[in-house]
Amino acid sequence: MIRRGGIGLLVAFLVLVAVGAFSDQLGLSSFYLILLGSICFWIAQATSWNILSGYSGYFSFGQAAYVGVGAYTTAVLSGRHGVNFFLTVPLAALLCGLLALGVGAVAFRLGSLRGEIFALLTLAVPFILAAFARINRSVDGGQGTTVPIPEVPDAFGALPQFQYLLALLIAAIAVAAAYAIQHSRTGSALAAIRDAEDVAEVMGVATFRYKMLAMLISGVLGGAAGSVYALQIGFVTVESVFGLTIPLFVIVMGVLGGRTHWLGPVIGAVLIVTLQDRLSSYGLDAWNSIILGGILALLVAVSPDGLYARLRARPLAALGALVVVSGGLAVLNAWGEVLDWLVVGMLVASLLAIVLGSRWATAWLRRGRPAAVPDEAATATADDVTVPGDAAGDAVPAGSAESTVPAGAPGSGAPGDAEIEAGETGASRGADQLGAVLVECRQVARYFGGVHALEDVTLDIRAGELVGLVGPNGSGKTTLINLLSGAFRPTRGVIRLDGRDITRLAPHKIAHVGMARTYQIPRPFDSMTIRDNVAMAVMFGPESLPLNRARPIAEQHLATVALDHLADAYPADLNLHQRQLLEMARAVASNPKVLLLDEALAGLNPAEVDNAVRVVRRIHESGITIVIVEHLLRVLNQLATRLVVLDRGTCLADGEPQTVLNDPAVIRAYLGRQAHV
Ligand SMILES: Nc1ncnc2c1ncn2[C@@H]1O[C@H](COP(=O)(O)OP(=O)(O)OP(=O)(O)O)[C@@H](O)[C@H]1O
Repeated sequence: MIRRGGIGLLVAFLVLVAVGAFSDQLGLSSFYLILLGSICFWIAQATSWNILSGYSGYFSFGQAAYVGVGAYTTAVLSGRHGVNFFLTVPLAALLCGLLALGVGAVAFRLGSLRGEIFALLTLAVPFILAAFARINRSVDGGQGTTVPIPEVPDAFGALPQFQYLLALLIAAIAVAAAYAIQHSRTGSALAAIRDAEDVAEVMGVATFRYKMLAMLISGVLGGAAGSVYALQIGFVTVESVFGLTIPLFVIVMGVLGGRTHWLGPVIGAVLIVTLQDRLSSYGLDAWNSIILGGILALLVAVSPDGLYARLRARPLAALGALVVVSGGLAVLNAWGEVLDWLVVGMLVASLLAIVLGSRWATAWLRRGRPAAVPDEAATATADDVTVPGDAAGDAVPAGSAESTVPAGAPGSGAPGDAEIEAGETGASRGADQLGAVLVECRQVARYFGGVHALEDVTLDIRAGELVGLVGPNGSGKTTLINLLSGAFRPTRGVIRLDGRDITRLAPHKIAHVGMARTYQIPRPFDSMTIRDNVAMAVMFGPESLPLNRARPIAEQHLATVALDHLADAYPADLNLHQRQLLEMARAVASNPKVLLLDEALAGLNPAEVDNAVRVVRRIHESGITIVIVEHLLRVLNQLATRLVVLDRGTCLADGEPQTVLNDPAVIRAYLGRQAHV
């Protein structure tokens, strides 16, 4: 199904082709064609940059490498070796694609580089290539290379028309690629990588593959546009194609327009190139950098999400401002020309959209209206939904005597405390339902330098168990969860899941074998709705479904944790308890055999703990084996079919909860010691 944006893109492309084809009839001088060609070049470059840096969050300063290699491939091959220009364009794209893959392999495979280290690596690449071009006479030895004018097919008219149409074609391919990626599985994967890469990987997203794909597409598009740029400028020099202004321009365009949407760089490129042209026409070139730098600084401060989001929120106001201001200036005709009026109109429209979208303006416009998320949303509990098979009678009474023991001070939950309630316990419910061994840890050790976080842990977890993992702070619980989910690799030992050795498997492959986890501090994908957070797990789980099929399934999972009424909200709208429930829904949505819950109840109030306990029990009853790290012993006594106690990285006790909690060694090492802190 082609969406509205795709149709708009196609129509815009056809209109712009017609503008080029009938430029004589429209009375467009070659000045306008060159300006449009320049806008197309920057649209292609900014879009190429955005596919990597905007979509995946890997900020690159190396765009000039693609422009330079692309331009020099065409200049050297066609200018010095007489190769047909049309052949040099795909060759330039291929070379830049290979360059991108090389940089990606170094950054993502060898170094796992992120943030400023990745940016520095990408900054180094054009420097090296520029120096190479300068000293290597077979490139141009720093002299510059003339690009011969190819034979222009008759259908394209004169050279300016041909250059413009070629640049338009490359820009259209780039924007269409960005559009297709954003609406595809790859777009969802890249957004997840941008929001929380390790969470995405553990959920089943093959992050390395998607990052390499983004690098490759970015390189190919940047190289093709660089090649056409060589023809546009006619004479290629190191300074013109490897300069620092290229990454600065694409960054400003991406940030100005918005990095998470395919239209963002288009908006940014149109605004910046036309503004720059107007400044030049008034002899204000020297102000270029000051104005660009000022725009970047202002945007980072007031509208880091970019213009697209602001314009989309207030399209009529922005369009109205553009028409009134540009039209007004045209009618008055007291100053400037068409382009001046258009640029002023666009600037006023952008400013208005930014101001109207600001926090102050939003608060002022909403004054007197009720809050967006109704209050009852925050108080919905798992009791509000009916799930087939839900054991209605086993709920922990809300507000019951609660162990308010914070992490690391579980002493008041020692055996015999009032908090350990009588009645059905996890052990009594689960003992007769155990299946085959699902998780096997054999002499697993993990060292961090001199710290022996885990030492020779041997552990079996059977299907149907709900294992409570306890131990003092620093005893190695989270490290064990990290090893089981693949976030870390053991220093020694073997881990098997469902009979398969997962010791050295990538986390996303472990997820596909059947392991899911939550995080002590919830880590949702902030740019996605609650529904899409869960849908991601369905999409990239073992079944690998498209987004439109994953969404209804995600809603079912949200219903089981009573968050379905918040499906359209964003993680920032949720309180801690709801975020924890979202973590659980997301983990369950990946259809795991084993679910690892890392302190999923930490920081909750008593009523929330009770609600979370019901959800965990329900998940367990649905047939998922659970390992839960928890400090609240009352909760573990109710939930767990078995307790494993870690102490200083080794397994101190393992067995039925009551027995373990009454074990003198456990009381001495864990409960007793901490009870007297
Ligand atoms: N990435 C790391 N780098 C260095 N040391 C680490 C790392 N992760 C854990 N450790 C160390 O390993 C030991 C075990 O830590 P771990 O977080 O697994 O304990 P824990 O039982 O989960 O503690 P808590 O209850 O406080 O969460 C600690 O000494 C910790 O400092």
